[in-house]
Amino acid sequence: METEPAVPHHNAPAAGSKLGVHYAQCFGCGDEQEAGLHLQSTVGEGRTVHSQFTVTEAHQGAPGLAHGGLLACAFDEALGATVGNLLRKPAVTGRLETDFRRPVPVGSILYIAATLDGTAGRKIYVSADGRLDAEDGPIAVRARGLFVMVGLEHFTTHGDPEALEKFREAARNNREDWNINP
Ligand SMILES: CCCCCCCC/C=C\CCCCCCCC(=O)SCCNC(=O)CCNC(=O)[C@H](O)C(C)(C)COP(=O)(O)OP(=O)(O)OC[C@H]1O[C@@H](n2cnc3c(N)ncnc32)[C@H](O)[C@@H]1OP(=O)(O)O
Repeated sequence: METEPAVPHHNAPAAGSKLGVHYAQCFGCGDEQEAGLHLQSTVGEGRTVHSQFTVTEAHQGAPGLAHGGLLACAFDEALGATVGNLLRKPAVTGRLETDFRRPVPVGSILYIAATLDGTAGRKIYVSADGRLDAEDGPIAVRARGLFVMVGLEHFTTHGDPEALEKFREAARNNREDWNINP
């Protein structure tokens, strides 16, 4: 697959910036979503975003171990936050692959480092490693994703018609420089 390097948007937050909640009711990061994953993300060097996911009893599959589908969800969020915040273009997950390499116990913190690998037209390729309990801990999960850029009408046509307004409100509160012109 021929790809071009993904170039971060000129208004993308700088390395070290903590990323806010992109939508309060998002299952991945929202602070009004009590049952959600509450991922917290920070921009890293280059084209990376670092996210932390604390695995709780609410996330179990087997007793004492994280459910694989929830781990995939955490990676969807971490990869999506990387695409959205670094490229600042609306995009949705087209494909998500996950390799579960080690069990992830309740109480662990998964350190997810996600990278923009390249773009090809509307397609954005991203990948991530999730390490157990430390930035340099053993890799427990690896993921690769394909996100597809969409127009804002994707959300107004298929989703909550008020979603765009809610998103704009969050953007006003968190990131005044997010420039959306539908
Ligand atoms: C309110 C405004 C907010 C705006 C900004 C927000 C930023 C916030 C910042 C940060 C946080 C983000 C955190 C979120 C994280 C979670 C994200 C999710 O979970 S998203 C939900 C799950 N995903 C879906 O619901 C998609 C459902 N699918 C679709 O809607 C369509 O299938 C879509 C848009 C993906 C593609 O449809 P087409 O008709 O537009 O385009 P076609 O031609 O089919 O695909 C374009 C290219 O992509 C390839 N493609 C598409 N799907 C593929 C797949 N599964 N595998 C491989 N290739 C695929 C195609 O082969 C084509 O490639 P060729 O251009 O021909 O080379």
